[in-house]
Amino acid sequence: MKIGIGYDVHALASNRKLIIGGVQIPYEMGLYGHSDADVLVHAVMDSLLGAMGQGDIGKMFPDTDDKYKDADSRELLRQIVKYMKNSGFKLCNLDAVIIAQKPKMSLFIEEMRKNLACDMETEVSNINIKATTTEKLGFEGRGEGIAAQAVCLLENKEKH
Ligand SMILES: Nc1ccn([C@@H]2O[C@H](COP(=O)(O)O)[C@@H](O)[C@H]2O)c(=O)n1
Ligand SMILES: C[C@@]1(CO)OP(=O)(O)OP(=O)(O)OC[C@H]1O
Repeated sequence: MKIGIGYDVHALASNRKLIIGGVQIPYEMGLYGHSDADVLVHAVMDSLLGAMGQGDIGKMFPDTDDKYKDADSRELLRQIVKYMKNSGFKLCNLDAVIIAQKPKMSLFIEEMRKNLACDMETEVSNINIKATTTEKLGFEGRGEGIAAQAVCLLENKEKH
């Protein structure tokens, strides 16, 4: 078994879409980044790479590469899942938290779980996603950005 942790932050900006867990959330601002800035999917990818001892997404998908400009983060996740399967790893479960003062995430959590389960080729019951405010404290609380954390457990199919 291998455990991995992922953490990511993106700034909120005008004239950007707010895409979290592959869901486009109606809001007056969106997340700024080189890709679609899907902070949750980025944290999930980093947790998978961490569990496999493969560094992080910046190493695998550099933000200096035009290939990833406005990239769909779910497509990047599917590439990591393909690598994971080819390396003999299978996801046991994933737990994640979105840290955002606004907007309310609860209406969109089930769709996010389905998106991640589909991309990670696992059951929805293996994916848990939570959301919390920071009670108006810090950069998330001031509405300057949104953060996400993820922890995953991988099973190595060859070694039990
Ligand atoms: N952006 C958010 C933040 C929180 N929630 C939900 O509200 C609950 C209470 O949040 P607290 O920060 O006050 O603990 C939380 O458990 C989430 O269910 C949300 O949907 N979107
Ligand atoms: C995903 C990548 C690549 O487009 O760009 P960003 O959207 O800026 O995201 P970040 O979380 O900074 O991480 C890695 C990047 O290489």
